[in-house]
Amino acid sequence: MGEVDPAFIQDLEHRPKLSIIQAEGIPIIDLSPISNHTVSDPSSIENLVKQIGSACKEWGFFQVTNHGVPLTLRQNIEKASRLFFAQNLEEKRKVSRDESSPNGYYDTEHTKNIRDWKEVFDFQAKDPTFIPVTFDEHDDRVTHWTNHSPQYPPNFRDIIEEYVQEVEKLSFKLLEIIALSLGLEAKRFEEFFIKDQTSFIRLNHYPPCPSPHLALGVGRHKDIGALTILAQDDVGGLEVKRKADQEWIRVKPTPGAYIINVGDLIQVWSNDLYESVEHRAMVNSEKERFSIPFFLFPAHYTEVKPLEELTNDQNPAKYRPYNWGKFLVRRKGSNFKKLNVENIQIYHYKIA
Ligand SMILES: O=C(O)CCC(=O)C(=O)O
Ligand SMILES: [Fe+2]
Repeated sequence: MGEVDPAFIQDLEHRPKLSIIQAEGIPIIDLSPISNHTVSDPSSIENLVKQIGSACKEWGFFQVTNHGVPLTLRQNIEKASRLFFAQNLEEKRKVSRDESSPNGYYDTEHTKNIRDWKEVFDFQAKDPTFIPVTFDEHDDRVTHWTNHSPQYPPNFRDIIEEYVQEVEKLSFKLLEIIALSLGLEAKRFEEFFIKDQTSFIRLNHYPPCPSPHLALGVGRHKDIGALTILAQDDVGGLEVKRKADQEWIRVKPTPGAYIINVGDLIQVWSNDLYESVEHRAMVNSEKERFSIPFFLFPAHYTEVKPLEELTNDQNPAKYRPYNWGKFLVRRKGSNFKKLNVENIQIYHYKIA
């Protein structure tokens, strides 16, 4: 990636500050009451529901410990990711993303039309993943996306699949707690994911950057899905916009923990009770950084709209319904290259 190409340079107001505010505030929540199957004390679950509910409301972000994802699986995928990205570009480009399937390797992602200082490898949780051919609402053709299987490191695919199974389980447990915290039935969200989910996992590699004050590893954005389950390494760089004062706050790495954030879908389903919060990733001039987000996405045919249980005459739906698959296809297309228009966002469906 060499010197900083102007394509990477953020507008002045979005450039990162190198002096950092480290977050004390982002809650760290102990999930042992749900990871441990023998727990039968309802008050510990109740307490957990409260903690997660407040974190979703106040931060949109939290970290979890004792989450039940085996450490060895995480170590395996982290190691495989390092080995994969350490290869030369020619090898990595053998499993490049292309227009027919947005999975695999690429290093030209743009966030808000500025290039990100990173390279990624994307992998669908379900192979094949069913998805509309185009975002045209009158086009009802469906296609599928498949995964690339790099030759190196050995067993890459198995390592990713094993890990995905476990983070997926964690994400469903968290969705249940979030449902309870909204006063819904625990399994309220299950129907959107049970068949044909479009979730994917991303391996992020942020190489050292000669101008960390000008560029970002990932520019400011909100995650579009239901939940994101992020493993970050010990370098640090994730910043979250604190709801209380709109300051960018660094999320200090906690060994073995996951960072969880609610995405746009929870915002719409909850009719804005929980908001999807802006975040970004800084880079630094000395150290490379790795992170692994798992994005929990529903089936493509999901019609996204505020839940009936959370709306009424006094509190009407704040969003018009939208089709998840169309939204996703449109978004993927716009992240792939620099466009002159803003990409699709949930507020485009907001009822004024
Ligand atoms: O690498 C990180 O810490 C954040 C990555 C992220 O926000 C994303 O990939 O959506
Ligand atoms: Fe994100």
